[in-house]
Amino acid sequence: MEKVGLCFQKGLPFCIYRKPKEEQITAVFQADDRLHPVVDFTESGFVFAPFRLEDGAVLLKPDQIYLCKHTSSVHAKAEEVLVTEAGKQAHLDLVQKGIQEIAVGRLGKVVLSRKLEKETEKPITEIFDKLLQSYPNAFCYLFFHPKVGTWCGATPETLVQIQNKTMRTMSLAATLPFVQGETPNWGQKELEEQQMVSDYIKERLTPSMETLDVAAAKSVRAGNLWHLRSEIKGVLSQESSVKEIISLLHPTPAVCGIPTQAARTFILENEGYQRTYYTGFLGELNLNAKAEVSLFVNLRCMELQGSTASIFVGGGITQASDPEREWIETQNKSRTMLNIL
Ligand SMILES: C=C(O[C@H]1C=CC=C(C(=O)O)[C@@H]1O)C(=O)O
Repeated sequence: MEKVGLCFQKGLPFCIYRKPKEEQITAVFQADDRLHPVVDFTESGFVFAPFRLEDGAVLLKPDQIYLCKHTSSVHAKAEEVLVTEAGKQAHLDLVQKGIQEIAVGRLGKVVLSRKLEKETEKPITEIFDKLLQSYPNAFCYLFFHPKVGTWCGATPETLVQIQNKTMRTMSLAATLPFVQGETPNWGQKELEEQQMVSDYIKERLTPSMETLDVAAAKSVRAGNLWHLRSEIKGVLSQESSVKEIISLLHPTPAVCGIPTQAARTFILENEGYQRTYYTGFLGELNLNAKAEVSLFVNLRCMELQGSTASIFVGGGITQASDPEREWIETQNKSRTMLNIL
């Protein structure tokens, strides 16, 4: 953490992260502030990619890699944070527009999001420490590059993991608040929303796979929320590349919609702000000796600029969506980062 603080002060890039349910923390440090582009995903390093992949994914080329276990100095307790109603009408209007687009048949599903801001004086190392304490099931990270920015998050979604020819991904969708001692009671809207994502991923990946297996959906906890998740596993066909698999999966229908291109266009034309790295992806690219690819979707995240934290939240809109409930869902999702601040 001392080195992280020092590199941040000196303007030297790094990413420190912990994979879901693991104890080990990895910190990669780049010794200069060069901005390395990702060209074809055969590179080795830590990748940080935006929602609009054509804007360019960045690669940290590690000069030093530290591995350690987390010993915390703070104890995260579940606090009831206040969420403001700012931006409500704009989000309700956006969701309504999305529902109309689905009703006329131009879209099957669209994920619509917004950004909210919160002032904080907390040092980044303390923020990351609390993130680790609070979200053991998530991919927790703190990323810094002086030419890109400072981002951190605790995401529940794997984009893809590839080792040799074995591939794993997931279909993640639907949200309910986590209530201690209660199991989630999924409605038709949520079950259909998640099934659509599973079907779509299966259809996209099948031509590039030798085998592909989509497991039944299960409830998984992500901080103060529940989601529905199906594990997807398979073997890549001989000619499939990492680049091809990434381009088939990103942006997943959990962050964009169905069909992908129409949903993406709707998002870019109507959300009214730039997602930049929110709903992009990040992680290890051929980094360790096993040459694994281990990428996560950038959700439940925020960008830190001076004393301002910009928190990004969205939700999947289907024909059965109710704008008021979708607003509350984004409010609940914002607590993942607000709790940390
Ligand atoms: C787009 C987000 O969540 C996605 C992942 C899980 C469940 C989602 C949902 O229920 O809508 C979203 O698809 C976000 O957290 O900003």
